[in-house]
Parts: sequence; structure tokens; C-alpha cells
Amino acid sequence: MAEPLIRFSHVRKAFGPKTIYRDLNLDIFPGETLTVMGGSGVGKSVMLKLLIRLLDVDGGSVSFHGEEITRMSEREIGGVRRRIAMLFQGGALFDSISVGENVAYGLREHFRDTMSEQQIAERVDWALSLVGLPKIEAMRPADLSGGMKKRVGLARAIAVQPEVLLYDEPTTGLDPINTERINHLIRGLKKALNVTSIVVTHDMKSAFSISDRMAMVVRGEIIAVGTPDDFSRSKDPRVADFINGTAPVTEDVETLLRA
Ligand SMILES: Nc1ncnc2c1ncn2[C@@H]1O[C@H](COP(=O)(O)OP(=O)(O)OP(=O)(O)O)[C@@H](O)[C@H]1O
Repeated sequence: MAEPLIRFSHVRKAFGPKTIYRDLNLDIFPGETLTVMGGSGVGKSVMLKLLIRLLDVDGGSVSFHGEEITRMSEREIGGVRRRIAMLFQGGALFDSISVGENVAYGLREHFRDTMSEQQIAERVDWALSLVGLPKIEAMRPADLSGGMKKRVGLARAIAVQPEVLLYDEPTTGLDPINTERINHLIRGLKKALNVTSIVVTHDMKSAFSISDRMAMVVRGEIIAVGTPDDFSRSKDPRVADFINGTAPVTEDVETLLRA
């Protein structure tokens, strides 16, 4: 098997008395789409944030291309954030600037000295076309539907041509048609850009339609990693309950309080 592109190894993370990860171990390989699943509040978004150092680990190691992220300087982590782009929940667009400026945002942040205005405009056009929204640069985020906002957020993430895309709940709040549109885009971008993706989602249908592999987080650890087929055949009741959407009868009070 190829070397992992990203490796979480024995990661620990707590907020005050609340332990989120006691021993997180996960490898992500180049070019794959890996979906992270788990109940509300288990720490799926925290995992993405640890990777780009929006949060710091308490212990353990996080590496990208074999380089230790937890010990990088601010300048080095800036370089990683250019190569690992995050699509935040809801698209997280700035309402006060145009769609075009929103998509150009990361380009201005990371390539200010190397890209001309013309190149930036061309890249914005390229990214908006890839998400199926060409020529809407002049529109305002307030004029877009929820599905369009997510796609513009995705255009902003891909504009920097990252190696890795992190999707935080990309289909939450969307109707079935827009959900399928986003799933289709995630699959298409993987093919078109050969990008590695980590997707956090509650949406099982989405997870099964986009994933090469899936990982499930329960109480501070990954309890299962495998292909969608492995997951659908899993005998682990925690996995089966989750993917079938049935209330876990084994769930204890601690888990309920954490939700
Ligand atoms: N910066 C922070 N400070 C304190 N607590 C935090 C912080 N970020 C996250 N948490 C807590 O960590 C836990 C995990 O949060 P996270 O957002 O990763 O959950 P999640 O698994 O993505 O859940 P959901 O599916 O509901 O979005 C939550 O209880 C949250 O309140």
C-alpha cells in the first residue's frame, strides 16, 4: 500500500475536563475520499481542525507528507493550509463582498505575490465553472440559495488547487437534489483534480455514494475503518446501528450527555 498522505497517531485532545480524543489513529492515503462518521459532538470537526492546526493536540502526532504538523511554525502551517483547503459548514461566505471576491479570498491570502489580477480572475472563473456556477462573480452571497452557497464555498476551497479538501458536513440542510449535486461534485473533483478528501458527514446515503473508505468515531477513538462494503457487512452493533439510523440500545448516559 502507498505511504499515507496524512497520519493521526495516538492523538489526544480534551477541552477542560471533556476528553474528545483519547487515542486517535487514522491514515489517509493519496487520492482517496475518506468519510468520517459518528454521533453529534464526538469530535469529527475537531479532527479536521487538528489537521490544519486551527486547534492544537494535547499529545500524539499529526503528519502530512511525513512532516509533523504539531511542531510547525506559523509560516510552515501557512504553507500546509494552502495545500489543505477546508470547506466549512454552510460555505462560510463573507456577505459583504461579491461571490468573485469570496472565491478569490484564498488566492489573495496565499498567492498575493505570485498571481496577477488577470490570473486570479481566470482561476476564479475556472473554480466557479467546475462547481457548475459559471459567470456569477458579480452576485452577492445573500442572493444565493443554500445549495449555491455551498458550491461557491467549494469553489473557494478548490481555487487554490489544494492537494487535500476537507469537507465539514457538505450536504447538511440541503434538499435531496442539491445533496446529490454536491455528492456528484465531490466524486467529480476527485477525478478531475486527483484530490484527497476527508468528508465529515451525518448523511449515510452521501457517505456510501462518495467514499472509498469510511471511519467511525466513538468515544475518543476510531472503532472501524474500511470500505463501504466492509461497513454494510459490519457485525459491530455500533456501526450497524449508526448506518441503519436505529437508536443504539446500548447507548449509556455518558454518551447521551455528550451528544
Ligand atoms: N474550541 C473549542 N472549545 C471548547 N470545546 C470545543 C471546541 N471545539 C469543539 N468543542 C467541543 O468538542 C466536541 C466535539 O465537537 P465537534 O464540533 O468536533 O463535533 P462533531 O463530531 O463535528 O459534531 P456535529 O456532528 O454535531 O457537528 C463538542 O462537544 C464541542 O462542544
